[in-house]
Amino acid sequence: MVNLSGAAGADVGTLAEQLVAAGYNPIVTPVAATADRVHLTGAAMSPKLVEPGDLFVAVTGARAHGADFIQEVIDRGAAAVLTDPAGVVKVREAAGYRLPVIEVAGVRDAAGPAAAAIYGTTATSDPALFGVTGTNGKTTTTYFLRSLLRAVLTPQGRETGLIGTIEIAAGQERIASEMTTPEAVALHKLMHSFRGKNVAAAAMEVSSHAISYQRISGLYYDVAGFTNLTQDHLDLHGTMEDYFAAKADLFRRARTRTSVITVDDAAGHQMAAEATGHVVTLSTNGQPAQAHWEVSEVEPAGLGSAFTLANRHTGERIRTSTALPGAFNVSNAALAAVMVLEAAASSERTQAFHRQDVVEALQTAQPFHIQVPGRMQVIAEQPAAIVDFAHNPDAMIRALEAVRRPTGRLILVIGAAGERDATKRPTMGAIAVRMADHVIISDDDPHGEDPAEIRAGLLNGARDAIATGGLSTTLEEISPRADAIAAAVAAAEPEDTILLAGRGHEVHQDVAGTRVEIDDREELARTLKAKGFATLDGGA
Ligand SMILES: CC(=O)N[C@H]1[C@@H](OP(=O)(O)OP(=O)(O)OC[C@H]2O[C@@H](n3ccc(=O)[nH]c3=O)[C@H](O)[C@@H]2O)O[C@H](CO)[C@@H](O)[C@@H]1O[C@H](C)C(=O)N[C@@H](C)C(=O)N[C@H](CCC(=O)O)C(=O)O
Ligand SMILES: Nc1ncnc2c1ncn2[C@@H]1O[C@H](COP(=O)(O)OP(=O)(O)OP(=O)(O)O)[C@@H](O)[C@H]1O
Repeated sequence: MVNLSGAAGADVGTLAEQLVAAGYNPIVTPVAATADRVHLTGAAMSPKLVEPGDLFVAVTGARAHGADFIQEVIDRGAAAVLTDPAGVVKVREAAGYRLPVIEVAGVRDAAGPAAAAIYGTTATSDPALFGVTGTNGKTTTTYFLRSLLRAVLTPQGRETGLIGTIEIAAGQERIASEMTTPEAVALHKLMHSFRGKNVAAAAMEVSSHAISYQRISGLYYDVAGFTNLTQDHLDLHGTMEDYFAAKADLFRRARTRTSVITVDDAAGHQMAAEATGHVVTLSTNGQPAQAHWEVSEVEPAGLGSAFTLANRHTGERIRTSTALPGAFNVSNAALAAVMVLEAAASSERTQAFHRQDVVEALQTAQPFHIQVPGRMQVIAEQPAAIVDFAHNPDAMIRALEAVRRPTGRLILVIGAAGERDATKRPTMGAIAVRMADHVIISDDDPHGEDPAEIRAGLLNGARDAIATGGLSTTLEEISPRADAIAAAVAAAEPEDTILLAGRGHEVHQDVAGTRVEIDDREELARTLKAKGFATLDGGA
């Protein structure tokens, strides 16, 4: 029996049947009716999170095998284990036949359906899920999505949820987020907790890591959206083709009911061609794309933009706006809008999403006039001082384009994360000196890498671009980051623009395992005030 009741729980026999139905070939030991009847009240993949009655899902990884921690897991009260053949050996050696073990070949993949059975996730269970993937724009689009969902669902007395890089939220409740997309077991547990908190719909970032590591297994998306695909994460995916293939996995009928694909680039067109199920295309850059939905009549509105969303087939036209700077935020807002409009068009969720409510919210409730922490966050206006999360080549280009003003100099502070795709560093250095007037190369999260070497990667690209392009850009290397921010402010005149890129909402750097507290937004505001400039949070 699938668990459709409010309480979490399934017994080992039921779980094994569910895994068979999902296409796995589980072997349960010991072979005994008593093992089948062992009741599981929850699940955990991290040993530290195991609670009494849980299924412990032991996966193998680069650092360890979860089954290495079996004693701790038993001490914490685990009732059964789901693991691979190597894990079975480890459990049996350490604990004999004290608890049932379910053996499958692909544990990460089976973790989803197993947790779904325990926590009661089905294709139609609440909350309706809105997943967003793509290299850039996931966080912003999910914030926009949630804001629009809230405008539609709050009058119905329902709550909304959010899962992403910055936070996990259920109604008013907020939980700090450790990953962009949590592990499958944690996700199903969250779905269960969302249901208990009256959450009717949730917006969720889906990273390519999550897809590759099967974290979204056992989930079903009402609507999934694609933003764009440009260089990043090649340390994990190896090639852009593999990176594309990871993202494409989300847009299959088996995972997603409706796919909304932004077709502003070749990757978008290819994604739309390969997606299965109901596919809806969106064009946001004014290029003729024969898309279902097109953005037109983009006009400046405050720091952001107003725009029209037009449906090429029905002739419907919806005027809305975003307060966030940058053409890319029109794309993000349009994607969020079309995702909810398409959910309203689906017969599965007609009760929750009335199309007219969605249109009205878009036209009157200003759902895209929210601030997204550390995404194009304006700290001051004279000089213009902005904190942004751009940390790959495409995002840098778009962020620098967005903040460039007709007058004044553009001062940029940039670093790159250690132990992450090093091939993008020279490109990022070159973009920086081509697009800004004054570039200060500093540190991001070095993790275990030597910060000076990371800076050298950026500096090499920057120096090459200056030499080959005959550029007159001022280039400096300043570490630590607080000194780089101070230097940027010291160099700024009121008509200039300062962009701190790469760290956005982050509040500490990981330097060889040590946390160095630094919040770009606070540091920038403090330094600007010290120099007598006014900031938007008040004071000078
Ligand atoms: C590259 C990557 O994603 N690795 C993930 C993968 O690691 P892994 O395969 O090496 O596994 P492992 O760390 O050896 O752990 C195996 C098992 O042993 C357990 N273990 C392991 C070591 C230990 O000390 N104690 C312990 O209990 C683990 O809980 C797990 O059950 O599986 C682990 C457990 O499931 C994840 O924690 C780990 O994410 C690490 C922390 C990570 O940093 N991931 C990042 C890169 C990531 O996923 N980022 C994306 C966003 C990317 C972006 O857009 O920028 C995200 O969705 O967050
Ligand atoms: N649609 C877009 N296209 C290109 N660049 C974008 C887009 N939206 C945002 N950006 C840029 O990318 C940065 C990261 O944006 P956001 O956090 O929304 O994306 P993300 O996909 O969640 O990124 P990450 O996975 O790295 O957290 C922004 O700070 C901005 O500079």
